[in-house]
Amino acid sequence: MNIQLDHLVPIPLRDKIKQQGSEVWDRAITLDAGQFVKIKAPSGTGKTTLVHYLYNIRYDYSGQVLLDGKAWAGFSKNEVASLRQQQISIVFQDLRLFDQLTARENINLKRTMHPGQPYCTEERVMEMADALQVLHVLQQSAKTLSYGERQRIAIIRALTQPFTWLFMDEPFSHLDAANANRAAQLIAVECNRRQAGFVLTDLDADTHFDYHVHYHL
Ligand SMILES: Nc1ncnc2c1ncn2[C@@H]1O[C@H](COP(=O)(O)OP(=O)(O)OP(=O)(O)O)[C@@H](O)[C@H]1O
Repeated sequence: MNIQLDHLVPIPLRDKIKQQGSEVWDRAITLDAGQFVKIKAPSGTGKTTLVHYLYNIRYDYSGQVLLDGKAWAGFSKNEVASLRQQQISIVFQDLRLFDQLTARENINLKRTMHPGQPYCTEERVMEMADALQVLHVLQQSAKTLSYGERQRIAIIRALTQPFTWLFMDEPFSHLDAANANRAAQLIAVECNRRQAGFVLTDLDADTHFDYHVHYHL
């Protein structure tokens, strides 16, 4: 599935964008299936806004986001839900774990969402948790975890569902270098396994991946 940004402009940032210009806003851009895409921008320039537009949870923009040529607005509610279960996964900047659930239950929400067998085996979840050093917190309620632990659980949760695109909003912001490296390795393995692409936003340059494209927002 390719993703096109057709002259996308956030209404609250319209004047700022007109003054400053951008490689993304108000441009015609196609993100091809399987691409590793980096979006770099300073704080407050719209990274989270862009990710929310891509995931279709915010609509205060002009222009369009199209999936294989069809605008988000053209999909029914059921089709949107199905796209989020089968095609598009996400690591939100604010993570959006459910505090009342354990870390393991948070992961299982996505893993077991689609019909039939869970997409990812229990063993693979344990391997990922082990690799990211969060095995020992799986039974704890999410609200008791540190932000970095929550971030690693959110990454595992996103990687245990099917997807052809993964959106990640500053996913390593609270990870030490070793855990960020291990998380990046897992992300690359899981994307390659699915021949999936990802869009990763960050404040700075990032050397964790061989990106196909870089954009300055
Ligand atoms: N719903 C909204 N209405 C009006 N302005 C908004 C809204 N959401 C965000 N903004 C503004 O848009 C700008 C971009 O916000 P956004 O959160 O997308 O930036 P960001 O690049 O992700 O920042 P950070 O790196 O600090 O997370 C900010 O100036 C913010 O105040």
